[in-house]
Amino acid sequence: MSAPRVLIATAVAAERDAVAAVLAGRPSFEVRAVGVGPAAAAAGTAFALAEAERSDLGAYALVVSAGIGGGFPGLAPVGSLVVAERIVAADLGAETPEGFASVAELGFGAVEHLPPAALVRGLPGAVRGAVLTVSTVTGSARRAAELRERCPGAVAEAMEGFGVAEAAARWGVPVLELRGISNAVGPRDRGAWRIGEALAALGQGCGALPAAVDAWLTGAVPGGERDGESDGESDEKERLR
Ligand SMILES: O=C(O)c1cccc(C(=O)CC[C@H]2O[C@@H](n3cnc4c(=O)[nH]cnc43)[C@H](O)[C@@H]2O)c1
Repeated sequence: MSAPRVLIATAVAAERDAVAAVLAGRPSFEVRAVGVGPAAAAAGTAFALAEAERSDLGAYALVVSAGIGGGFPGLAPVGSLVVAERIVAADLGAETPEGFASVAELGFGAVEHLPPAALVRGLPGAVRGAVLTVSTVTGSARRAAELRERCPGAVAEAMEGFGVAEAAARWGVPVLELRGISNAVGPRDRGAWRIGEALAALGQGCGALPAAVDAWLTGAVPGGERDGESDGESDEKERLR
């Protein structure tokens, strides 16, 4: 039986190349640069999923949003790897006299996707928490504090995760988000971004993916537990085996 296919969606070519380098020789892990921001990420991921549907190679078992990101100070330092327990659209909503209201609160859909808990736990050494998807890179302490308050549990922000997750959800494919941290979320200081360190952390995380995915699909998570896995997750894995 062929290995389960995994689609890894990065924003830009530098991220794609860093990920592809550590997955060389693993043809079932396919890395594509789909563009910066949630809309490009959703469109590019949907295109790849539609192509897979028409091909003889079979459906993807997992879609991964992978790239660099900003870490909230004290939670995800520069050079660390973050894995999303929740993928949250942090600025999708409306300003109201009472403050920000998400589209979920307004009754227009969901603002969060949940990666499989067992797979998240299978990447030891990564910081775990909510990863926010924003359309504008945070550039002030005020905005960083606002996001922290709006999204409890947030450890990092980036611009693509929710777009990738929306596309994956339409195809019923589980999603994961991995971020190598290049900068602190807060006052804009472009000179302080450490993209090389972030790409190295991202590469390390993606290098651990084949074993983690295998353990997740076979139920052999660290400690041998299967707790925290919803019935929906088990059904989804069964379908993909
Ligand atoms: O501000 C600039 O001068 C600048 C120059 C080159 C690239 C950028 C980006 O904003 C890249 C966005 C790209 O990287 C991810 N990313 C990295 N850090 C963050 C962050 O703190 N907040 C949001 N996104 C971040 C993001 O996913 C994009 O793919 C800026």
